[in-house]
Amino acid sequence: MDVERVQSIASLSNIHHTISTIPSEFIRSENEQPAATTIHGVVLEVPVINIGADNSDEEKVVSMIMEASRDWGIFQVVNHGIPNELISKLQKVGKEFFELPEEVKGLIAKTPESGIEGYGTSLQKEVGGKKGWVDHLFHKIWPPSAINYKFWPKNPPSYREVNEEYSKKIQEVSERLIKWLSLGLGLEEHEMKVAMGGENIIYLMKINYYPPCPRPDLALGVVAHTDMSLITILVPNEVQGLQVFKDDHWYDVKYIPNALIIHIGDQVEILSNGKYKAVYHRTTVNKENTRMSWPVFLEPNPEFEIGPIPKLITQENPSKYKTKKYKDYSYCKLNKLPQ
Ligand SMILES: O=C(O)CCC(=O)C(=O)O
Ligand SMILES: [Fe+2]
Repeated sequence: MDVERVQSIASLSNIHHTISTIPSEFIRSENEQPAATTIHGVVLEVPVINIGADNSDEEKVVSMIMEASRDWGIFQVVNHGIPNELISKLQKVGKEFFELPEEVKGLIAKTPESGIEGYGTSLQKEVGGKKGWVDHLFHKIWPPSAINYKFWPKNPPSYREVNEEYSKKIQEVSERLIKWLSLGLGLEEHEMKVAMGGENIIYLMKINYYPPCPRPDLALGVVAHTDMSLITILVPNEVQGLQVFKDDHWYDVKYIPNALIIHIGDQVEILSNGKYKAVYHRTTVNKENTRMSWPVFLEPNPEFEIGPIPKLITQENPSKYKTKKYKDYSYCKLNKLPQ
């Protein structure tokens, strides 16, 4: 199947110097256009939390994570234990993959049968027929039994080794975050993980590739959304672009070099019965530079049921969400059906 990649559209517009135009399906409606809807000149400083061994005050970490998850749905962690060199390597091999010729990348392209995994471009246009200025690659990285290596790039050759190392480190960080999210709700440290499906949590790597865009004032990368995941752990490259909706406005998020950006996803909002909030976010694109990002989505097994943790349902705080299988939740979300 031949699919037009945003990367090809972007390189064509560079060659022909059609600098001021982009295909109409990328032009957002006025109430979405970043130039018209972003608060300019302010960079939002989302909470930054030191989770390093040098920070021995665990109670403080728990309360900072609880407050950030309740009031923001997004925070950054520093001293997280993933070496900076490993993050650089992850970024390098991902960038090298996207710089390969289209026919090489096409070897691991998504097909209608392959589900979410593979190299692709959002085929499904959004409501109103609009498209995001972004290509992507999805592949599972954990647990080993869920991995389909056929969707992992073979080139560059070190891609697999780097991603396997990163997946181990991401799990270590996740285990700690999930424990703290649990304690922040007044639960025992293991209760949140059990409610997420324990050892059956699936880790899904996504690489977003946003090529330079002649009209970043009119286009969006990823349209406004909350992540369907439990939580998302993201590293961007150095190009600005992640925006968060806060107090009724869109703001750029200030990056801390080598921090991990944590999003609360829909499933943790549900598990917490609404105490933690999934963050509403979107991405903008850049005229000169290619932006990239590497979110890892932690997801329940498709057959696993997610609903508010029973202990968090009280007379004052009755259940706010239905309990349903994750596959049913994701079906409704992707097809824009009521939950
Ligand atoms: O590129 C980013 O910073 C965020 C991307 C994102 O929100 C997503 O892929 O769900
Ligand atoms: Fe997202």
